[in-house]
Amino acid sequence: MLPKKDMFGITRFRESMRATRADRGPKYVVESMDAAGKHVHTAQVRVLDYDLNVTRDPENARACFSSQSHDFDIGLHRTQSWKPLLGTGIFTSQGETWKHSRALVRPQFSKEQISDLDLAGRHTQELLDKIVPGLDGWTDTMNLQPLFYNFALDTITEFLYGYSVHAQNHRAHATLPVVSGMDEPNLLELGANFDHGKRWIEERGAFYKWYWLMSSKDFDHRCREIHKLVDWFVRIRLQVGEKGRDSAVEDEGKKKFILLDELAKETQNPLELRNESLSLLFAGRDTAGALLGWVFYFLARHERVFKKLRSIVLETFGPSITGEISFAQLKACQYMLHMINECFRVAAVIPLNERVAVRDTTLPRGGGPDGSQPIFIPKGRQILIATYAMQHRADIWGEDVEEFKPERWEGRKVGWEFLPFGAGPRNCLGRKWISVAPLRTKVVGRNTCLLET
Ligand code: HEM
Repeated sequence: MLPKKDMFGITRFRESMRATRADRGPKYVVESMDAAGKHVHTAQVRVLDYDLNVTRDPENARACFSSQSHDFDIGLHRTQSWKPLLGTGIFTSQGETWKHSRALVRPQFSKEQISDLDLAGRHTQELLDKIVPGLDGWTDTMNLQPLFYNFALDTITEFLYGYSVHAQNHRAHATLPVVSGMDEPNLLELGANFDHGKRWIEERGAFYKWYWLMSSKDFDHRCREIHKLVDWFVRIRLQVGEKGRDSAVEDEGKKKFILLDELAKETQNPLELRNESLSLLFAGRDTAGALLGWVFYFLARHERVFKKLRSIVLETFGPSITGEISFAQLKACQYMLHMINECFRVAAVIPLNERVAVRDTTLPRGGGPDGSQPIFIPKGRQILIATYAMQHRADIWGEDVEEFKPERWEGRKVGWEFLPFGAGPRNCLGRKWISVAPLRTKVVGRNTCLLET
C-alpha cells in the first residue's frame, strides 16, 4: 500500500487533481510509486474512501488486457464520465453491448478501406500550405500543434462522414446539402468543442467515483453542439441514402469509402450511428494529432535523429512529393518506425489505461515479500495500468530510459511493456490506420523536411 498521507486520503486526491490540471498526471504516478520504492511496481492506493490499484508491471497489464480479460472490463466511472459526450458506443460500453459495437465497427477497418492515400495526401497538402517560409527559406516561430489537430480532424471527418470540416482551410467550406428541419451546423467550431469537452472529461475522470460532481453548463453546451453536427451528417445519410451523395464517387470514378455509409447498411438507428461514429471521431482526432505533435517535438530537439531520418526518407522515397509510395517501402523504412515507437514510449499518447474487476480475482504480481506473488483483487476494484510509468522503468529499458533514442528499437522484441494501442479484445481499431498511413516528404525552406504520417 502506498503510505497514507492523512487519515482520509484527501492529500492524495488533491495531489492527483493538481497533477492532472498541470498536465503532469503520468509523471505524478511515477513519482508516487518511486517514492514507495524503485522496485515497487504494483501498489494499492486509498483516495478518500476509495481503494484502487496502480500497476506498472507488464505481467499485470497482460492479465488485465489479455490472459484474464474475462475478469476485467472498463469501469463504470469511465463509462459515465464519457457518456454525456459519446453516448453508448464502442468506447463506453461493457459486456454484450460492447461486443455488439465492436462487431459493427471492426469490419470497417480492413487494410483496403483504411489505405486511402489520396485522402491523407490532400489534407497534408493543406497542412503544408499553412507552413510558409519567408524569403530566407525559414518560417517565423509557429505553433504546429493546432495545425496537427486540424489536419487530423479534416482527415477523419472525411473518412467517417464523407465531408471534411475544413478546419485547416475555412475558405474551403464544403457545399453542404440542405437537410429539412435542421439548420446547417457550425463545422468550424468542432475542434474547439472537442477540446473543451475533452478537458471536462479528464476532470471528471480524475474525480474517480465522484465524476458527477464535475458537470457544467459549458460541458453540456459542447456536447450538444457536437451532437448537432454529427446528427446532421447522420440525417443526410438517412435522408438521401448512399447513392444520393455527390461525394460517394470520386473524380476518377473510384468509389470513395465513407464509414458512415457502411455502418448505415447494418443499422438505421440514428442514435447508434451518432454514437459509434462519434466514438471513432473522438478516438482518432486527438490521438493522431497528439502523435504528430510529439514527433515534431522530438525531431526539433534531436538534430542527430532528424538528420539521419531525413536522409533515410529521401533515400527510400525520393524527393518528389508526388512519387508513388508502397507499403513495402514503408515497412522497409525501419528507422522511421523506430522513431515513432520512441515517441510513443517517451511521451505516451495514452499514458494511463484502466480496467475494473468484474468478479473476485487476482493479478499475477505485486504480492509476497518481493512483489513476485499474486495479489487478491476484489470485485469492483479499479486497476490503473500506468503505461507511461511502465515505459519509463530503467530496469526494463536501461539506464538511458529518459533519453530519446530510436536506435533502442533495433532488433528489440516488443513485449507487454509497450502497449501504445492497448491489447487484447479491446485493442485499438485505428492502429492500422496509423501504422500503414502514407509517408511522403517535402522540402520546405532550406533545411526543413516535413514528414507526412
Ligand atoms: C496515435 C494514435 C492512436 C493511439 C495511440 C490509440 C490508442 C488506443 C488505445 C490505447 C486503445 C485501448 C483503450 C482501452 O484499452 O480501453 C484504443 C482503443 C480504440 N481506438 Fe485507438 N488509438 C489511436 C488512433 C485511433 C484511430 C485513428 C482510431 C479510429 C479512427 C481509433 C479507434 C479506436 C477504437 C474504436 C478503440 C476502442 C476499441 C474497443 O474498445 O473495442 N484509434 N486506442
